[in-house]
Amino acid sequence: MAIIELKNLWKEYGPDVVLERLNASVRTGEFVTIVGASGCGKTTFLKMLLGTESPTRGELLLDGKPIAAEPDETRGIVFQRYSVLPHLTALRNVMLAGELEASRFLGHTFGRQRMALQNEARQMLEEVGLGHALDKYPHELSGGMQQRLALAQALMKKPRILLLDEPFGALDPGIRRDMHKLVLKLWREQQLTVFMITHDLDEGFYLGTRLWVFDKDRLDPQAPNAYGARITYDLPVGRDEPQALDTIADRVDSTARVLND
Ligand SMILES: Nc1ncnc2c1ncn2[C@@H]1O[C@H](COP(=O)(O)OP(=O)(O)OP(=O)(O)O)[C@@H](O)[C@H]1O
Repeated sequence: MAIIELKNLWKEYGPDVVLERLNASVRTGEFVTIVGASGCGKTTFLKMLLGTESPTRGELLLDGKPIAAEPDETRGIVFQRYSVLPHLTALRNVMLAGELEASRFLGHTFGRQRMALQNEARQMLEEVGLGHALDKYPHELSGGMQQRLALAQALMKKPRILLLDEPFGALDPGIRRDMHKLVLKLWREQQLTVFMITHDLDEGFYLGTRLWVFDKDRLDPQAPNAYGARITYDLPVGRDEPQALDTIADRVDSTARVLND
C-alpha cells in the first residue's frame, strides 16, 4: 500500500502558483530524490509533507489520510544547516528531540524515563558515528558531524518518513561520500521512506530508488510564477543512466535561467 499519495496537489501563494497538478504514489521504503531549478517549489513540497504548509488544492495523503497540519513523530527532517541548537551538547540536542515527544503531557521527563531517553540518545549518536562526541557543542563539530547530529535528532522520534532538504549541500566531496554511506545504512536499517532534495543530479541518481524532477512544463518568461512546477520526470534510478542525466540537466538549467533572471 502507498504510504504517501499526491492527488492533483497544488500550492499557491496569492497569485503565484508554486506547484500544480502533482500526482504520484510512493510505497513504504522508497528513496525519492528530488531535483529541480532553484525556486521551483521543492522545499515547499517537503514542508507540505512535514505539515508546516498545507496544499491549496488537491490532497496529500499519509496512509490514505490527509497529512496533519502540524509536524508529528511520523516525519523527521534535516535541513542544509542550523537544525541543531547551539547551546546544547550533542547528547542534549538528541535527548531534546525525544523529550519533546515523551513529555507532551507532563512538560518534563524524570528519573527512569530520563535515563532511558539518555541511553536511547547515546545509541542513536553511536549509530551515526558520533559516539565519541556526546559532550561536544555544535560549534565544536565539523559540518559533516553537525549533519550527523541533525540526522540523529531527526531519527530519535522514530519517524517512518525522513525528509532531507539538501542535507549535504555544504559539505566537501569526501565528507559527502561518508554521509551517503551513512544515510543508505540508516535507510536500510530503519526501513525508512526517504524524500531528499538535492542540487546534485549525480547524487540524486546514486542515492535514490526513484528520481523526481520538479519543473515547469508551461513557462511564461514574462510571468514566471503564472504556472507552477510539476513532476516532469519520475524515474526508477540507482544505476548509471548518463543520457537521461544529461537531458534532465539541460531542462533544469533552462528553467533556472528563466526563474532566476
Ligand atoms: N511563505 C511563502 N510566501 C510566499 N511565497 C513563498 C513562501 N515560501 C516559498 N515561497 C515561494 O515559493 C517558491 C518556491 O520556493 P521553494 O523554497 O519551495 O523553492 P525550492 O525549489 O526549494 O528552491 P531552492 O532550491 O532554491 O531551495 C519561491 O518562488 C518562493 O519565493
